[in-house]
Formats: sequence, structure tokens, C-alpha cells
Amino acid sequence: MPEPALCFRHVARQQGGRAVLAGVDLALAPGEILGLAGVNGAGKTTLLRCLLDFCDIDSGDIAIFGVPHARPAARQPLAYLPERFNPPAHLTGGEFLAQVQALHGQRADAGATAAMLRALDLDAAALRRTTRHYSKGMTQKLGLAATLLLDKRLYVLDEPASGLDPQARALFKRAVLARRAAGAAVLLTSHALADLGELCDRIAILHGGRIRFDGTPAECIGQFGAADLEAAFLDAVA
Ligand SMILES: Nc1ncnc2c1ncn2[C@@H]1O[C@H](COP(=O)(O)OP(=O)(O)OP(=O)(O)O)[C@@H](O)[C@H]1O
Repeated sequence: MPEPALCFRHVARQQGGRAVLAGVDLALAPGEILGLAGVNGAGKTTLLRCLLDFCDIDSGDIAIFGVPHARPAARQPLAYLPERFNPPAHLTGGEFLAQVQALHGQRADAGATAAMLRALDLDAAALRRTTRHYSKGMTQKLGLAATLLLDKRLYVLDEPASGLDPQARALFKRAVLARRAAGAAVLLTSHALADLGELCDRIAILHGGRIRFDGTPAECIGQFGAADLEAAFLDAVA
């Protein structure tokens, strides 16, 4: 059995006097795409922030490829795109991409960058402008390009398709599938259940601080005897 890319065991965290995470158990295998769904405020971002050790957990444990998450080395194999991605306004898109790759000890590869820009339909000329002039969708594409250009074994993407138009969403899904084809694992959150159904090998529904459902999209529909994923989700969080 390969080491899981990610393993959350009984993870709990109180926030503002409320148990936002109340014993989360969840695992992700290498080469798997897992979609995390939940209503607003369910704790999806909190769970990802705990994984990245941006906030403490009260109990439980989290391992990244078998290494306890709080060790800096544990996070070396992962790339993360936050929910609110704000690149430094004074940098051009090109400078930002180069800095992110340098920070990760990766050499900039002009061919790979050009292919990623094409894959996400991000105009190469835009990389010469400072990011303060970017639209919301362009900013999100830059964040996706910066994240997916990193050669990692695990990608953690918080609402990665937010602000993308339908064409860009389709391209984004292909780019994620390409990372999976290269053997990477992907954990992403989204409110777009149809996208999760199309893209993900498994979906997990976080509700009431726990994982209410964990399985394939088809199993989710079957378990709740629903017509589609949206109806199954509504039953899961009822
Ligand atoms: N630093 C904090 N202190 C107190 N409460 C917080 C803090 N950060 C988040 N919360 C609360 O924790 C809960 C979980 O928030 P979180 O952002 O993780 O949910 P989410 O599932 O990602 O939501 P959304 O779908 O709206 O992005 C919310 O009720 C939020 O208000």
C-alpha cells in the first residue's frame, strides 16, 4: 500500500467558541482527486489551514505522505492555492511566477510556462503587466498557473475555480487532470457540485464538524437515493 498523500485522523478545532472541526477523518491517496464540499462556514478552509499548520488543531493528527503536518519538511511536497489569492500588486505576473518557482527551488522553464498559460488561456502579454491591473479571473488564473507549475506530489486548492468563466473552468479541470495523470494527488474545495462530480474521484461532505459522506460521486447519489449530486448534497447537510 502506498503511503497516503494525506491523512486526517480525528481532527478537532474550536473557533469562536464553536467546534468547527469535531473529529474529521479523511484520507487521500496518491494520484487521486478529492473534492471537499460543504455549506458556507462548514469549516473547509479551516481544515486546509490546519493542514498547512496556519492554525493549530486541538486534537487529532494530520500526516502528509506519512510526515506529521507541523514539521516544515511535511509541506515540502505540496503546493497550495488559498481561497483569496492576492499576488503582490507591484509585481508583474511574470515576476510573480518566477519568484514562486525560485522560492520552491525550481528553475523557471519557459516552455512549461508557455504551455500552462495556453492551458489556462492566460494571455502571455498579461505577464508583462503588474497584477494590480488584472481582473478577478486573470488573477485566479495566475494563481492557478503559479500553483500548477510547481512540480509537486500534492496540490491543495481552496475554491480554485472561483471567478473563472465557463471556458476557463473547463480548462482548469483539464489542467488538474493533467497533474493527476502525472501521479499527483489533489485536494480541492468547491461549491460547484457539478464540477466536483465531473472532476473528482471522490467527494467528501463536511458538515457539523465531521465528514458526513466520503465516496465517489456515484456512491453519493446512490447513498442518498437522489436524482443528482446537488440533491444528494442537500440530503447530506439536512
Ligand atoms: N479566526 C477565526 N476565529 C473565529 N472563527 C473563525 C475564524 N476563522 C473562521 N471562523 C469561523 O469558522 C467557521 C468555518 O469557516 P471556514 O472559512 O473554514 O468555512 P468554509 O467551509 O471554508 O466556508 P465558505 O464556504 O464560506 O468559504 C465559520 O463559522 C467562520 O466564521
